[in-house]
Amino acid sequence: MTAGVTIEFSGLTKTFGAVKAVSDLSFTVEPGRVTGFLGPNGAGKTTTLRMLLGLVRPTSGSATFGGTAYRDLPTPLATVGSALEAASFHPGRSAANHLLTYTQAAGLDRERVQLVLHRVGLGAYGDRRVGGYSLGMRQRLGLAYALLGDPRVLVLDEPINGLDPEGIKWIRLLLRELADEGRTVLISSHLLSEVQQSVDEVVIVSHGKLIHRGSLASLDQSEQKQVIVDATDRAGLAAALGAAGYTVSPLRGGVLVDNAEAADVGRIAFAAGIPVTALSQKRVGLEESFLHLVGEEGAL
Ligand SMILES: Nc1ncnc2c1ncn2[C@@H]1O[C@H](COP(=O)(O)OP(=O)(O)OP(=O)(O)O)[C@@H](O)[C@H]1O
Repeated sequence: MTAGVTIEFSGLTKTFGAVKAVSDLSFTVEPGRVTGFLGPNGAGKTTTLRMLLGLVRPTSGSATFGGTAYRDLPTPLATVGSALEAASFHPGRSAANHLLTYTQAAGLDRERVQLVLHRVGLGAYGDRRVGGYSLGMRQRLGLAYALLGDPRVLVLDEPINGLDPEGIKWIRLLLRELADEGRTVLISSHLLSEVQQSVDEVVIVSHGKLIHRGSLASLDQSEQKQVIVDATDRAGLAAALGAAGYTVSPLRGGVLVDNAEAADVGRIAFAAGIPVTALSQKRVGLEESFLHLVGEEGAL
């Protein structure tokens, strides 16, 4: 087992001129779990991760590994492995050669190179020039670099981006293994659907602010039922449902009724003498809950 470290964000804020990229973020990321750091493009995820890794100075607040800022870590590579945007590797050099350079610079055992190449599935490709690598292979190499120091914490920015379905399955298993080994795993994504099967916990940000923090299950509002119903007399139908105490909103092809059962909606329409032309039960899925939270319902 590898003892993970809790990542602690406290009042973290960053302004660029008039833009408040990150606004008073406070939350913790626990060891032994895969945590998804989610939000639409421009929500402030990359800026937050860059502050955590000491690449951007916060305007106020702090981001630490168990209370220690990145720049104060005695052995940074052994504590935190990170892969921010698709890392730039020299196209003419081999993957093994790149990793060896970092290994030597950090005073790590050179055997780590082959070990991490195997762990990310590049064991047979280590001697090839990185210039010939696909985007997915470059993502794997970024991950190999992150794993070099056998770190207790992994911070990965959009690690699933660019992977094919087989690669997605592979990284899902790897992230799970890393968390099961006791490590703290934080991955960012702008799509819940992309990481939904990989994460245990979610932290959702929008416009730099914390919107939701909890287990993946906490996003599940499937117990919240909606009904889609339609009638030739749509206005009359909406009025009858409103009078019965339901919240209704217009859709392009009918009326959406919140917290309702199809049978009850049908009964109300019948009692009002309005024949329905469509009636279906709808459950609010994870992705819809996510888009609702970040205010992007229009994106559906
Ligand atoms: N160096 C900078 N100078 C000025 N504004 C910046 C800078 N870096 C980020 N921003 C702004 O801060 C906000 C948050 O950007 P950030 O890249 O952190 O978001 P993000 O959630 O990571 O989005 P993406 O997934 O698109 O990278 C955006 O409005 C962005 O334009």
